[in-house]
Amino acid sequence: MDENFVNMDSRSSTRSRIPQGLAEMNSAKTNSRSGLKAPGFATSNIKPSSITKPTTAANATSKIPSGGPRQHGRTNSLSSSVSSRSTQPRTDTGSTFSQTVGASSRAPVSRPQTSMGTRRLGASSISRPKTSLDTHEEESPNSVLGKRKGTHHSYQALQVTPGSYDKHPHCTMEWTPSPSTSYTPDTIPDQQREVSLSSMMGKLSLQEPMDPPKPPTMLAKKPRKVPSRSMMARGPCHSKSTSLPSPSPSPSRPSSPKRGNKVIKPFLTKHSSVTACDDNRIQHFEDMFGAFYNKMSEVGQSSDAMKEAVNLYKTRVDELEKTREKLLEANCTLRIDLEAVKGKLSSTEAALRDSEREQEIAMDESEQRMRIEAETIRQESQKQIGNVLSEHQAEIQELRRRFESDLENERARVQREISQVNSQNALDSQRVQLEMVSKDREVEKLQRELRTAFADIESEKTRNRDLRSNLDTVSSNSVTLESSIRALKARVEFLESGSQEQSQAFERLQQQLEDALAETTEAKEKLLKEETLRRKLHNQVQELKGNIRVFCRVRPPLNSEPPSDVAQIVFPDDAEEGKEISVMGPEEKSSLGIVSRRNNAFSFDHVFGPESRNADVFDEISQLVQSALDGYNVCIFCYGQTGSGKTHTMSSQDGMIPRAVHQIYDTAKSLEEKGWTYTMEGNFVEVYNENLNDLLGKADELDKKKHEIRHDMQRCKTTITDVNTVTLDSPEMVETILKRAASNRSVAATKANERSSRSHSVFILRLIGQNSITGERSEGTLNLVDLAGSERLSHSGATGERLKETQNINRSLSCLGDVIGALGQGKEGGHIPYRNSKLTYLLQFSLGGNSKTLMFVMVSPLQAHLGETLTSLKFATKVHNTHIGTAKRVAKIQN
Ligand SMILES: Nc1ncnc2c1ncn2[C@@H]1O[C@H](COP(=O)(O)OP(=O)(O)OP(=O)(O)O)[C@@H](O)[C@H]1O
Repeated sequence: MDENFVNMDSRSSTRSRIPQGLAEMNSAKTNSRSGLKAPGFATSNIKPSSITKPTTAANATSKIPSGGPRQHGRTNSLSSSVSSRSTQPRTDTGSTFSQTVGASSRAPVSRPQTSMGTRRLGASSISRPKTSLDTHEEESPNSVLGKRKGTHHSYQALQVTPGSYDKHPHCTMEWTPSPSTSYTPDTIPDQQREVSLSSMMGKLSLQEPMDPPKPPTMLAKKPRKVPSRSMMARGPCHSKSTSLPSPSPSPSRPSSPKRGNKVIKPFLTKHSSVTACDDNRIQHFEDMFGAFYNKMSEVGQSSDAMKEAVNLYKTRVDELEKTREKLLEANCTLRIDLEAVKGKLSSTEAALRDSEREQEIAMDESEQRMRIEAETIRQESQKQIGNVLSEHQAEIQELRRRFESDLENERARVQREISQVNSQNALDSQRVQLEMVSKDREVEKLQRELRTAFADIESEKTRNRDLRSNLDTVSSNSVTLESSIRALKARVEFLESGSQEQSQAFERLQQQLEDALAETTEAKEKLLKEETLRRKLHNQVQELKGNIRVFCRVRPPLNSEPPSDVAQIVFPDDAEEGKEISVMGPEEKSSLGIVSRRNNAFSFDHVFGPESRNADVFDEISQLVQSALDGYNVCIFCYGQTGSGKTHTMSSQDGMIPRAVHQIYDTAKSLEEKGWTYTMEGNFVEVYNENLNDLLGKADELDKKKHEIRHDMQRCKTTITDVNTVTLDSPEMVETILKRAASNRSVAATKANERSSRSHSVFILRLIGQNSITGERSEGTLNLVDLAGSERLSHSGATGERLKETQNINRSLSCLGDVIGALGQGKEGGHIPYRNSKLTYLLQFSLGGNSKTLMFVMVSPLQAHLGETLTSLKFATKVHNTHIGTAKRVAKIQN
């Protein structure tokens, strides 16, 4: 049976599965449902050790009615029930124990087990006091049932509060194997309240003589240290007394108490040698003992009531046993029912599995059937689609045929319309062409008339010389004609009546007019031939003068240069041809010590003295500018040392470049009436350190941007990559160009004049002419070159950049001499070293061949520059002696 209870309680965790009836078998519920109440004395089995909070218990006890059982909240209903049956009077019936104690006192007190409950393993470290219904063997000694078996009996934990002692203090009783009683009267001093009454009572052995034996009460031990017996014996006035004499037994008191067979000695006797204070204390203890004895008598009476309660509980236990048996039977029935339900459940599951299997089979079959149907439907659909497609294709074919026939008809109609439009257009165009032809004819006629008129005017202007020679003849003819006219007039008058004669005269006059027109046309043709002849003769004249010509110019001394510094330079034929120059050399000392000066005479194509102006110089070179307009390549360059006047001659405001441009404009303008139209394009470049710079470009690109020279060998044309080309559409434009070039050079230079002295500047002017009358085309180039200073700098003195500049200048000038020398040798197909320097490569098509070259050798008048002057003149003489093209007079250097 116990096992069943344990099993049921152990299944409490699976309580939800237990039928309702079984769930009600929870111990606490069972107690409450059955209406049975635990006896209040069940808590009397609580051992002192199980009360963990004595203070709380004491408080609770103080509120319990005198003689009432001490119990915790779990047994509240039962305790109240028992209390009501207790023989002890109840002064407080309005509240149960649990209500009085409250939750705070419940926690530390171990929970009593019910008769139905099983001990929860490890649930709490606090042992649970056993109820009267608990049947566990190990707990039986302290339970009521255990007590019934008579193994152990104990009454413990009777606590008497000082305040309530005199009026039946509340007691909690517990059986102990060795009964002892302790009390603490509130009348004793504080330090004596600490005295354990039980220890005192142990000495008194009050239990033994009592009949029937009554459970001694014991004051609850406080957690404080219990004073020793000797301490208790000591009073406040005898703190040092070591022992107290036993009191003589009082007649009103029972005989000396015994514990077992042992007689306990009296606490104090009259024989004890005590003081008056001790007597008082003894008296007091005796009073207390009397009161305590009375109390114990009352407790014996309450013990009878408890026995009755025990009997009552036994009856209840029997009833509960019966109820338990009934519940076990119900449990068995429910188990059987459960087994039956389980059987039904398994059979239902089997049936469910079978039905599932059948369902699956049915599903498979239906799926297969559906698949077959879907396949059938798909095939039918495909057939239908095929039919529909074939129908649609047939319809499309039909539509296409219809559309093509419509298209064909439309195309034929459109073609007919096009042919009509074409024929109409052809007619219109024919008509327009006819109109154009007639218009062309009119234009031609007008042009002819215009040309005739122009030719007439031209012939009148240009035939002056021819006509002058014929003037006399024409005058005589005119006189003759006038006389003839007069005669004819007379004859007309005479023959007025004869129309035949008149018409004949008219025919003669017509004939004369036609003759005059023919003569005019002939004169015009003759004029054009004469222009061509002029060009040819001009070129021949230039060739006869030589394709390389050398002019020498001596600049005047500047204001800053004193006359004493001026060298002796004379111009022997200044008044005549002006081709010779004589320079007195520096002093030379002969081996005999004779100091002498040598006169150096040079002859060039022309020598300009210090008084000469740029205008004079240009008059001499204007023929070359005309050659450029006629389609020749012309190169004019200035050679000489720094400060000799090269820039002044070439690029100053009235220098060769502006003058050449102005002349070209003027000539081009005059040639317009002969059908010539000219386009002029200009470049201005610089050769510095064998690099090409664009002087019309940006100043900061100088010496950085790379330019290449490209030659068109077929057309003998030179181009430079990435240079600015300026169209000179007005003569003023040249000034802008020159200013821009000068500005760029000054930005690049660190000193004034430095850049122009250390680099070659080349102004390239391309002249493209087109004759609208004759259809002729000419393309000439005029190169105006300002060479770097030719002075021979000492290589040893120059370093770094200056040395590099000097080397480059010397090399390029030397190359120029080499090229001219090679050209002078005149070997056809001979090598001309144009590529040896940038300058000669750039001027390749302007040096040699049909090109015309003019070199100015500029001379400084200063004595200090005499050496360089002589060097320059000797170089110029070599150039002058070079024969390019036609035979040229040889001029020797006179020593
Ligand atoms: N024919 C001249 N009449 C008056 N002054 C002249 C003449 N020729 C040169 N000069 C003056 O002489 C000075 C030097 O002339 P210029 O600068 O033309 O020499 P350069 O040979 O071009 O020198 P660089 O090689 O440094 O360019 C200038 O002040 C210039 O005005």
